[in-house]
Amino acid sequence: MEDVDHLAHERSKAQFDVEEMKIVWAGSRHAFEVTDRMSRLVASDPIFRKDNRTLLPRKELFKNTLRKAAHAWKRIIELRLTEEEASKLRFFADEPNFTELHWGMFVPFIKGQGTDEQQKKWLPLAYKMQIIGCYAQTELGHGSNVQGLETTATFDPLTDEFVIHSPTLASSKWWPGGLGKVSTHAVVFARLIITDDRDYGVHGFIVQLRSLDDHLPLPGITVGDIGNKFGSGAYNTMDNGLLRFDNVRIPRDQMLMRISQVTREGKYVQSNVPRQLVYGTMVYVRQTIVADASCALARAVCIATRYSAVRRQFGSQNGGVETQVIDYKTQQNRLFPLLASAYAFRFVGEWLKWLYTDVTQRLQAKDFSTLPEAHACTAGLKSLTTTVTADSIEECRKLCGGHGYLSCSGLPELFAVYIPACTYEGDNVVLLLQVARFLMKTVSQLPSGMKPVGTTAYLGRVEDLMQCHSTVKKAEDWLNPSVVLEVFEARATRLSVACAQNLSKFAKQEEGFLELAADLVEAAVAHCQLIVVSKFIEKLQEDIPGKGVKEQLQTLCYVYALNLLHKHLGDFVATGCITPKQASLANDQLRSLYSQVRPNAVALVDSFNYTDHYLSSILGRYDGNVYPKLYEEAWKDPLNESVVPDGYHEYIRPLLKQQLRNARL
Ligand SMILES: CCCCCCCC/C=C\CCC/C=C/C(=O)SCCNC(=O)CCNC(=O)[C@H](O)C(C)(C)COP(=O)(O)OP(=O)(O)OC[C@H]1O[C@@H](n2cnc3c(N)ncnc32)[C@H](O)[C@@H]1OP(=O)(O)O
Ligand SMILES: Cc1cc2nc3c(=O)[nH]c(=O)nc-3n(C[C@H](O)[C@H](O)[C@H](O)COP(=O)(O)OP(=O)(O)OC[C@H]3O[C@@H](n4cnc5c(N)ncnc54)[C@H](O)[C@@H]3O)c2cc1C
Repeated sequence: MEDVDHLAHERSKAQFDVEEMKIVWAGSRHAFEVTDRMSRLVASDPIFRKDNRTLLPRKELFKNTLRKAAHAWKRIIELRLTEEEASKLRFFADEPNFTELHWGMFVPFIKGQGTDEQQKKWLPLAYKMQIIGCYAQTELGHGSNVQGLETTATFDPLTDEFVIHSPTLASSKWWPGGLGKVSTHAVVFARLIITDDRDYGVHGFIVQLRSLDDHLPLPGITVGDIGNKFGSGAYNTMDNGLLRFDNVRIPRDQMLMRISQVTREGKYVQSNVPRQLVYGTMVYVRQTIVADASCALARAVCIATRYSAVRRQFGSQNGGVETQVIDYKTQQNRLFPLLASAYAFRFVGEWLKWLYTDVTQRLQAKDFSTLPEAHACTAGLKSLTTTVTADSIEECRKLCGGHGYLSCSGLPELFAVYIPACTYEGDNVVLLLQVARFLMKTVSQLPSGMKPVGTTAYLGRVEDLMQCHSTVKKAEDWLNPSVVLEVFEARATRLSVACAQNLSKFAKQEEGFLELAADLVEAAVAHCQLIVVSKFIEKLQEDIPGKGVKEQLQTLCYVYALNLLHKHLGDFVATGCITPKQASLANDQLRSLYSQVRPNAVALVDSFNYTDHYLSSILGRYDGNVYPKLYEEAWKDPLNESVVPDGYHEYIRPLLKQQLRNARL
């Protein structure tokens, strides 16, 4: 009972309107209403229970996932849910499965790359789930290097077909989610070869893999699951698959032909659009991964914050209560920047969604000018937010001490499910190198008078930013958005310019890129952190209703920025943007901001509006009733079904008897 009181007391200390903050977090009143309704719907449905997930063997786990996915689909149809509601329902069902790839990559790929006729043919089937699709790009031998893929699609003019073939073991498709056991169809990336034996590079094709009658693989197709992955439960609910083609024939019109076409005569026709549009689905998914990062980070932070308020260690005097661990400055210094990052990623995710919608509209009007920026922003922010989120989930586990290591804390499985986000949809380092390439191109065009726009507009003020020195004289001077922005812009500019100067010393730019890759990655990170800081500051320019809500967000924005400054002090001081004295003032200010966050911490994580079902964590329970529930949970473990364990007679008893005999000797 005592623990329950702790959180009620915490909630009573909040200095802002939590209900209004929930709406800010959700993005709008409508989004809040849908999210809230769908999360409760899932939480109240026993089929979506997930407390036994980590204990099930793979086959049972997978069958259970199929059952949940089928049940989710049944509810979506019965309740006539909108696309938005359906996607929220799947999100809160919280179990990676084939439907993510079907709705998240297969359908968007057809929408983005299919002609009107192709969309008319395939989309209705996909929308009704009469076919199930996946995204088969990566191969055993190549993932990052998409241009290096080996699967071939050779045009046969005699039959008006493509022959899909896996010429080597390394060309086997490897990893696609949903492929292993479920998908009937796949978008397959293969090198297009036309009669003249010319290789036109990688293109997307729709290939049927399994019979729609008995689910058996079609002739020429070898398909299966790639095996168990990291952690128990976790991502093993997904059937990541392998796939080989032995001269499989598909009709010509199953090449997705919006961007380029092969005619009946075998002529290759490239529409007047950049060939990189074939990578468009990856840009779309990277943008959704940024939005997901804030959710996963918020989930871990919610657990760690509530538990830190419940947990007490040391500090009792005269038999009084001990100190809540959340009151230790070290705990605050580790936890509150993560809380601030969750909010920061939420807002940059909202902005990225806007950017993606904007570039999509422009592409429809044949304006390709913002495509490189959209690619750089989605790649860079995907990399930054997933790296921080993965590291932060582990930090939250440590913040919960020993109990964080228990499965029922929810953190081990969250970690295991989340960490592949640093790899899928582009390895995070490979993606940062793309950002660096974009930055180097922008810097190299400055002398010709080219004015950078969008997120690189600050580089247009390169001369000022190379010279400026921060004016901060006292700690409170850091509480000024333009002061903060200026130092982040100056640091990003100076790191990029230094890289560009070093690159110019190489005779061949590609050689320089390889040699300077580590510095280029640091410049890319600085640029991406600047984007996050600036979008948080922009968010604060909006009219944000609700008592104290804006003030809390302001505090979190400064925590986010000043903590980054502290962590990357080397960059800021070495590039001369700030002095060591100013750095120390920033740290003083940060400490004082932690004191402002402290009374609001529990309410700030309540604002995520997560149900106990979604959190699936005894440590993060809303009521804070941690110890009785931990005690109860321990007894549910299969090992505790019998008092004496299986194996006692074979292995423990003989051992004990042996020792007894030895002792007597
Ligand atoms: C229950 C909780 C679960 C939570 C999870 C929820 C989320 C669920 C979502 C997904 C589940 C996982 C699904 C995973 C799917 C996958 O992983 S699919 C496979 C993804 N693969 C990759 O991302 C491969 C990475 N590699 C690449 O993207 C590229 O090849 C590259 C490395 C970026 C480029 O290599 P390269 O230099 O060889 O590139 P080229 O093809 O020669 O092109 C060069 C120029 O093009 C520009 N470019 C590159 N990519 C793009 C793009 N996408 N858009 C626009 N422009 C692009 C590049 O900058 C070069 O431009 P330049 O010539 O001007 O310099
Ligand atoms: C859980 C999961 C789900 C997936 N789902 C799908 C799916 O549905 N469909 C699909 O097609 N694929 C899928 N993938 C594959 C995924 O997209 C690739 O694994 C990813 O793009 C990374 O490529 P890779 O495996 O080739 O890594 P590699 O490129 O081999 O990376 C290995 C190491 O080399 C480094 N490296 C590589 N290139 C460079 C370079 N140029 N410079 C510096 N360092 C470099 C990387 O940083 C990394 O440290 C999935 C992967 C996972 C883990």
